[in-house]
Amino acid sequence: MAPALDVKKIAMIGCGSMGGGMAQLFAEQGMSVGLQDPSTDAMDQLIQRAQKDGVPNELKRFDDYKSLCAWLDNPRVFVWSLPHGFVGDKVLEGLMPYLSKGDIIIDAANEHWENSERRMGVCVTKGIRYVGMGVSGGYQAARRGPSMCPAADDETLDMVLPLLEKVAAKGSNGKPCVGRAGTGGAGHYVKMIHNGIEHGMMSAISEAWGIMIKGLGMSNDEISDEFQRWNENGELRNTFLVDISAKICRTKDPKTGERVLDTVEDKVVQDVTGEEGTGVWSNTEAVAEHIPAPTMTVAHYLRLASSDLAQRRRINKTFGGNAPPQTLEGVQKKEFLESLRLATYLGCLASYVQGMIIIDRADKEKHFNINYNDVLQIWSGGCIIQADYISEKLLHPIYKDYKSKDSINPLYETAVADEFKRGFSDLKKVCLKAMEGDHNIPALSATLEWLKILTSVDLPTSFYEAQLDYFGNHMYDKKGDDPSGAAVTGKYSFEWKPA
Ligand SMILES: NC(=O)C1=CN([C@@H]2O[C@H](COP(=O)(O)OP(=O)(O)OC[C@H]3O[C@@H](n4cnc5c(N)ncnc54)[C@H](OP(=O)(O)O)[C@@H]3O)[C@@H](O)[C@H]2O)C=CC1
Ligand SMILES: O=C(CO)[C@H](O)[C@H](O)COP(=O)(O)O
Repeated sequence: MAPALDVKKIAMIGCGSMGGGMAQLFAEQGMSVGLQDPSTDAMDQLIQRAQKDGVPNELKRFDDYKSLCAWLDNPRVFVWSLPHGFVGDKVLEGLMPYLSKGDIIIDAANEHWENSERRMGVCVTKGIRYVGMGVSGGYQAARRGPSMCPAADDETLDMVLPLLEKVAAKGSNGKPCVGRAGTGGAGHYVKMIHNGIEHGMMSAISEAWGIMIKGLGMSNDEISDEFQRWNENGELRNTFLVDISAKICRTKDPKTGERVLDTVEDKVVQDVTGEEGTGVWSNTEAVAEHIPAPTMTVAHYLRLASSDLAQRRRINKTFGGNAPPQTLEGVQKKEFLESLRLATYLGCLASYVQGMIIIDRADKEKHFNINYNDVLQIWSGGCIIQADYISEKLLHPIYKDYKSKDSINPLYETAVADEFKRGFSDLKKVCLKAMEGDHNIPALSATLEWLKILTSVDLPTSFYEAQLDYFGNHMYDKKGDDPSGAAVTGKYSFEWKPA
């Protein structure tokens, strides 16, 4: 094992919400932190904030790479917290003339995994170690302990992990939420899928909120209590997004006394502004890897459709209005809320399972050497998709004895199948009632369809396949003639109509 890094100085490049918090964390762990950001104000404010917080070590502003690199000891360690894409490339280009063999870059952006592999390639030729590392937990966690998902060669990880462990969140087992995600672009890949899962979970929970507020006529205080109950016990216990949902429902602006949620417009825009890429990328990856991941995909479509309020207004007008969500008729509230809790849980579980299947396929194709135990440990605290029951009770036992050549599909596991079987009728009941009342349930209904499709051995796609053969001579398999069931082109064609 390569010796752990023992550095007294570290550089933070990009001092926004995330970088600012992490810079203070490193400074609390005995390091002086050199700051670099285009905004001198951002750096000065960060230095003042650290002084106010009593951060014991120095945060020092640098206005150019040359002086920053001269100040750092060897090997130099840089943590990047930058917007994805072009910015990282420019920073690497700017730093390169001042770097030496053995220097380390930890790219903590939500970067595309291919960019991270490309930069790794550039760095390796100069003997520079590049770690592609997804970070999760938002700005609060960046300040108090994020969940971090680094990938690199073993030697580089041996060196950086002890440093990262010092600042990482702790899971409920007390261990740091950081580990060896894999090699190459695995760190950013896994973080990208983390965000895809996050989208599915957020949509399922938001849909449940919509049903409670408009379908059951509950107040936000009541909904807050309900989310809190979900977060305390059962399958959604200690689920970060459920926990913050309880808080969001209740929070009032101390200045105006207004409930903040009441003032929030129904537009999710960051996927269309390009501010974040992970939502688009994770869905693109799902399709490219031929993995049906409809819970996360429709969650993304809901975001996209929501983002353009001007378009929705215009279409609404063209259509002469729409049927707004109505009160759910004939439901027994307590019993229905229990079904809603289970339906939401299945939406979250489906998001996880779909994400794990994509990672598994990518791992085999892109040779990421994913370490699933470490990935689940990374997700066990400090991150947005933290969900104790799903990760600890269901997934950890499945991946515990994982060997690198194994391919694991959680849907082949009885423990996971039992969960979906147990909640299926509740999910169906919620979807039926919500549909009847014109509620928006993309992630919940997509989860239901996904389950129905993947558990079926008699789909209407025999008709679909016949259509394809009719017009395109695309071939089909005959019933009972394909014992393997593998996804390969069929052996038969029929001349449905001569040309
Ligand atoms: N916010 C969150 O909840 C999370 C964000 N992330 C990821 O972390 C990264 C940072 O996010 P976040 O902190 O929210 O974003 P911010 O926009 O708050 O921070 C990014 C910082 O990088 C600075 N920057 C831009 N160009 C350069 C450059 N050439 N050199 C140095 N600094 C530069 C920006 O300066 P300026 O504003 O002046 O352009 C800004 O201060 C992103 O990749 C994001 O996707 C990951 C997990 C959670
Ligand atoms: O990476 C994150 C959390 O994990 C960031 O909070 C990110 O900004 C969330 O954006 P999106 O919901 O579009 O992925």
